Amino acid sequence: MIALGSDHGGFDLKERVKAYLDREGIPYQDYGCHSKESCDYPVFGKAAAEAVASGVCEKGIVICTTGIGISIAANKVRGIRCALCSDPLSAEMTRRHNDANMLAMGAGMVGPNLAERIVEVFLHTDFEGGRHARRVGLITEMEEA
Ligand SMILES: O=C(CO)[C@H](O)[C@H](O)[C@H](O)COP(=O)(O)O
Repeated sequence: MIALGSDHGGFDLKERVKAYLDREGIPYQDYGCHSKESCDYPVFGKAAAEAVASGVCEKGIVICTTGIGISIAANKVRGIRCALCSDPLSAEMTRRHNDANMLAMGAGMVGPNLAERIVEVFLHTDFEGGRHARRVGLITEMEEA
């Protein structure tokens, strides 16, 4: 299950991502927002992130206009490693090296076709482990201090 979240700035792109997930048969839960009415990105970044941190969802995708605010919000939730990506290589590397469990995108930064490719790569790339697991573990320790 993929947790989705956006504010008004990311609403349209989130709908595109949902259409992609539907085509691929990948289940998702949309934690809002549910219209293009102006709203506050921390609310929806937090909701999607908590679904991932609690294990209800395996990964999450959050979208605002820049992707910056909603990624900052998601990363405040313990256990979340949310990577803001504007290209497929970053999406690949953050899965391989950082074991990122959430992807953030900016609807004003990436077009819908590029966003679909970023999502595809993010969802289909595995964590490499090894030395990268040690480094991710050091990040987790910071949360526990
Ligand atoms: O990009 C964002 C936060 O980093 C948000 O999506 C907002 O769109 C941005 O803050 C602008 O807000 P506005 O109310 O849409 O002008």
